[in-house]
Amino acid sequence: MTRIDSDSLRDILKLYFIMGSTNCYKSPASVLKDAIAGGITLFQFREKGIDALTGDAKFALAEELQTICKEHGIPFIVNDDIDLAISLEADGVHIGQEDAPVDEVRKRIGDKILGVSVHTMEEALTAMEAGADYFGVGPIFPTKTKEDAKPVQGVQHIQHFREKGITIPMVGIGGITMENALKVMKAGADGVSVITAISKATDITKAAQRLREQVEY
Ligand SMILES: Nc1nc(C(F)(F)F)ncc1COP(=O)(O)OP(=O)(O)O
Ligand SMILES: [Mg+2]
Repeated sequence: MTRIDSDSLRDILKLYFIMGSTNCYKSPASVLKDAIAGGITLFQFREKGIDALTGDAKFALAEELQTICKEHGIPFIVNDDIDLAISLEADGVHIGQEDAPVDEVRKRIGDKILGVSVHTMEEALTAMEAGADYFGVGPIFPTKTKEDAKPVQGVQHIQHFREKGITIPMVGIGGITMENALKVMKAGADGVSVITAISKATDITKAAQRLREQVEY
């Protein structure tokens, strides 16, 4: 297996749904199915927060959601938990600056997709050097989902990375909705990643559809 090429990655990063049990009013499985029906292109299993599942329950939910992704041809990414990703043979992982070092994770996951959260040019250059396939850049707008989020940065970092000739696939993250998604794309992102705007929507499928329309501008 070889590493995914950037153009293919740009296609799947367009509408990147991130979710765990704490982000849902309904069952995570039904939320994911509705989001897939609405046109998400990538899924990240992110089981975090005070009521997050752990151990066997977390593994069972991850397996259930991975099966749904497989049935619909949606790549399945695991946030933070490299061991879980490897045991499930997930399509990739996403790590932040406080997680395991990029080069170490790259060695452990081989050619699987490796996403890294970056907030500065220095973090971006280091992550590229160490084998990242895409960047998560944010928080673009205020977010309630991530308690320990860094200061809101708007689209300036995405614009700055592009102005400096950084071409790696990039998604914006943080407070993105159908009202502001287009601004993120026009700043140079290849896609948007979304939790609440989809997971807690009254009509999940419609919410995903509207976001997908915005990113296909
Ligand atoms: N989970 C994420 N996914 C993305 C993605 F690019 F995939 F949209 N970007 C950024 C993050 C945030 O990652 P991290 O900084 O480790 O915090 P947490 O583990 O709490 O999510
Ligand atoms: Mg993390």
